[in-house]
This record gives sequence, structure tokens and C-alpha cells, in this order.
Amino acid sequence: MSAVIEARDVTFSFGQTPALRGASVAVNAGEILAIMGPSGSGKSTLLHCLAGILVPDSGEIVFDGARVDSMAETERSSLRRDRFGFVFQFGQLVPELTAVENVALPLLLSGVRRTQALRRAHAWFERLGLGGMEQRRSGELSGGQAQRVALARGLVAEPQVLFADEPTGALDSLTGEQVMDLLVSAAQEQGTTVILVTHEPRIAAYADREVMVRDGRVNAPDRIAS
Ligand SMILES: Nc1ncnc2c1ncn2[C@@H]1O[C@H](COP(=O)(O)OP(=O)(O)OP(=O)(O)O)[C@@H](O)[C@H]1O
Repeated sequence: MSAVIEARDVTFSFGQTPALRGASVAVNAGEILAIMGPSGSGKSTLLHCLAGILVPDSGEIVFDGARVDSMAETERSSLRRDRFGFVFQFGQLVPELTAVENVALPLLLSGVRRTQALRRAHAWFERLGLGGMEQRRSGELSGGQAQRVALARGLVAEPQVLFADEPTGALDSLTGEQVMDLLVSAAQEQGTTVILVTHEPRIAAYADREVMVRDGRVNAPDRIAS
């Protein structure tokens, strides 16, 4: 199987603080990869480099055969908009918009007509057990409901890669597992590759494979020194 997205020997520092010190990871098309590791080890920084949000100081990010690290910001921004989806820990729904408008947002930003974007967004509500919640604003949703709306927004444009940074981190364990069930089945159905950052083994267990980040480097779990 060939990698759809890959980090090769990536370094990144925040000022004087090194966050990645030669991180390499390759993710296959359709794979669900969990990135685990202790707090501060560099998991989110690695995700942000893979997603073209941060540009590595050195090393390469390759997506679908193209070097993301050498792209101009406008090109990386189109890539994020058109090929990638995102789910973060606190949903980050736009509070002024209804739930269905939030889900439609990535489609509207990609130039899909409003009626069609809303129709495609609507289809996600029944699917994620959110029927009847379409017109609510984020303040009128529970944490688990808001996170399912965020998940629908991350997947609605059928991205090639979904980046999920602690998507269940703010939820209780039962609600978190329900969100993971939905994430995995929806991603598998549309063949979306998922890169999931989590520090919870219970959540990582939903992935096809786990890697560990320690001190800014990536190890397969079986190669980690105790
Ligand atoms: N915006 C920032 N400014 C300065 N330093 C940062 C910033 N973001 C992260 N860091 C530092 O970079 C290193 C890696 O952080 P990162 O957030 O990638 O780790 P993480 O494994 O995702 O942690 P956590 O599990 O706590 O979210 C840490 O030392 C952190 O303090």
C-alpha cells in the first residue's frame, strides 16, 4: 500500500522550543492512524505540519505525491479547504450560525451553491443521530451533539484526509466512544484517511494503527524503550 500523506524527518521549533526533532510517519490511503504520546511530546505540532497549517523548519511533508512544505501559503490554504477536513477538541462551531449552516460551511467556502450545500449538510443530521437539531446554534447543543456537528462539518466535503486533534477530549467516556464510532464508520464509508491525535488508549483503539510521539520523534509502539 502506498502512503497518501507522509512526514519525512520533520523538525519544527516554536522560537527556542524544539517541538519536532526529526519526525517521520507515513499514512496509507483509507487508514485510520492514531498519534499517541505524552503531553508536550509534539503530537499536535506533527498534525499541524502534516495538515499544512505549520511549515516545518526542515524535512518534507508529502501529500498525494506533492511537497506541501514547499507550497506557497495560498496553495496550502486551497489544499486545506478542498482536500482536508478538520475536527478539534472543542468543536469550534461558529456560534452565529445554525448547526446545519456550520456543517455546510466547508462546501460554501469551496464554492458549492447554498441550496446544494445545505441539502448535503442536512443529510448528515439523521446519519449522526442529530435529526431535528439542524436549526440549533452551538449554545443550544450538548457537548456530544456539538462534536457530532463538528464531525459532520469535517467530513461533509468528502476530504481525502480528516485531521482530528483530541476530538473526544472534552467529552465523557461514553459520549466520546459514540463520537468515535460515528467517526470511524463515516470515514470508512467514504474512504477518508484519518489522522487522530489522542492521549487516550481507549480512543486510539478505534484506529487501524498507533504510533507514539516522544520528544518530537515518532516510534512504533513496539520500538519504544521503557
Ligand atoms: N504556540 C506555541 N508556542 C510556544 N511553544 C509551543 C506552542 N505550541 C506548542 N509548543 C511547545 O511545543 C512542544 C510540543 O507541543 P505540542 O502541542 O505539539 O504537544 P502535544 O503532544 O500535542 O501536547 P498535548 O498532548 O499536551 O496537547 C511543547 O514543548 C509545547 O510547549
